[in-house]
Amino acid sequence: MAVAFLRVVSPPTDVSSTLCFLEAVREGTRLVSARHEGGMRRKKPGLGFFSLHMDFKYACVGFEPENRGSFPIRSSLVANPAEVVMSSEQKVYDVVLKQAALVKEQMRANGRPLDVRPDLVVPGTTQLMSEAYDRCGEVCAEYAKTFYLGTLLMTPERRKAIWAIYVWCRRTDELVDGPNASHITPSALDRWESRLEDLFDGRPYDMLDAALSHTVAMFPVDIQPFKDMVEGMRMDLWKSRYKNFDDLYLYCYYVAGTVGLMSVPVMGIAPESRATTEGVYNAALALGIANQLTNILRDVGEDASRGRIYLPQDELAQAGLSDDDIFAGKVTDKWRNFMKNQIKRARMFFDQAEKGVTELSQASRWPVWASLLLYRKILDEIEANDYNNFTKRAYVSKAKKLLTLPAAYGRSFIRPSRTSRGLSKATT
Ligand SMILES: CC(C)=CCC/C(C)=C/CC/C(C)=C/CC/C(C)=C/COP(=O)(O)OP(=O)(O)O
Repeated sequence: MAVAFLRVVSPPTDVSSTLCFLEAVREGTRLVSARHEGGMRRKKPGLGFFSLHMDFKYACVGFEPENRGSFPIRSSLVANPAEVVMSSEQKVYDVVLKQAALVKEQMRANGRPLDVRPDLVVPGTTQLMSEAYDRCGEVCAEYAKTFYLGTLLMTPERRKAIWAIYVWCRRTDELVDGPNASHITPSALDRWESRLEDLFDGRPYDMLDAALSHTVAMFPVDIQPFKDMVEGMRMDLWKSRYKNFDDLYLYCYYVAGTVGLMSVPVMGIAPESRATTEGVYNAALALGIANQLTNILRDVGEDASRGRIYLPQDELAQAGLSDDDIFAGKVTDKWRNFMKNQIKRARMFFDQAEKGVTELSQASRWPVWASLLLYRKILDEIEANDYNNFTKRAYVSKAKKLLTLPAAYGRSFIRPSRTSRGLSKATT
């Protein structure tokens, strides 16, 4: 069951004490349960927080004053939707639903399963485009060798499109992580975003943008995850602490979950799959989150040396750890226990992702299995290093990588399940 936090703005000053009430609706169902998170009986107007254990999406918030004479019961303040603060998971799930709906719409419009639109190759541009894609392939081969090898099994159109997406993500990441990162300002990111809008409108700025511009015209790829990735880079410019997992989850969605959402429309869902489109998108999102959490756990020491701690502050405190412990970089039992829980959570996201890989079109499964298995192994290596991720970088040896490839290849033949293990198509 999801937990949502609602921000509630209390009513005008003439009410001395206010009792908040909640009514939550999901397709006609009323609130399941609501719990006060503190501060809800307020003497002064201001903010309060409700924590809701819910299986519904929207909630109305209102106030019931103790002083009934001066404030009409349950009528005066129904929260403006803008006042309702959803959990990151819910916000991101809304994006997933939107992406899935877009793909379904395209499939209906095309009258065929999700696939390429070869009709969109503009005459006379074939040679230039082919050079642009080749360049994207070279970049992908240089920076993500294993993944690149996997993409070679895909159909040529899909492979090239994945390279173009990869290159755009890499360039975006380099803005804040690359050699010129110290000069990057929010307005530079704004310019990068308007360039993105231009390429989605068919006006690419350079050769590599041209490849992505072509890709987004060929496949039902939406701009939202791309914009969200730029948002993640903006966040990285000012934020170096994450108060809880919800906060960190949003960051992981921005910088990595988005990649999953960008990739599915290109990779394609197997025609025989019984999974819902949103189920597959959700699994793709989970893979991005799992990868990013793994990346964070591997790089704790490196990030700390840049003054950054991508770990939930509340969980650190619960484990009896502070920022200073991270900067000191000592592996203690407290740290080991904390890490065990973080690793467990990352593995849960990998497990969720696994359910979706099988639903992808057959040729797309191998590279995804390979990257999933390899990235998950980094968690094993952190354990093997006795949780010393301060001074030791966990990495998967060449030999282990080589052993993983045939295993991934073998898994790519697992057919979409008839019941789809939690990802099944709605029967309506
Ligand atoms: C599971 C389903 C249904 C589909 C797959 C959808 C995909 C392709 C998801 C992958 C998402 C992904 C690759 C996210 C990027 C995550 C990440 C942390 C990348 C790290 O990149 P680098 O910083 O280059 O990594 P290294 O530091 O390890 O080199």
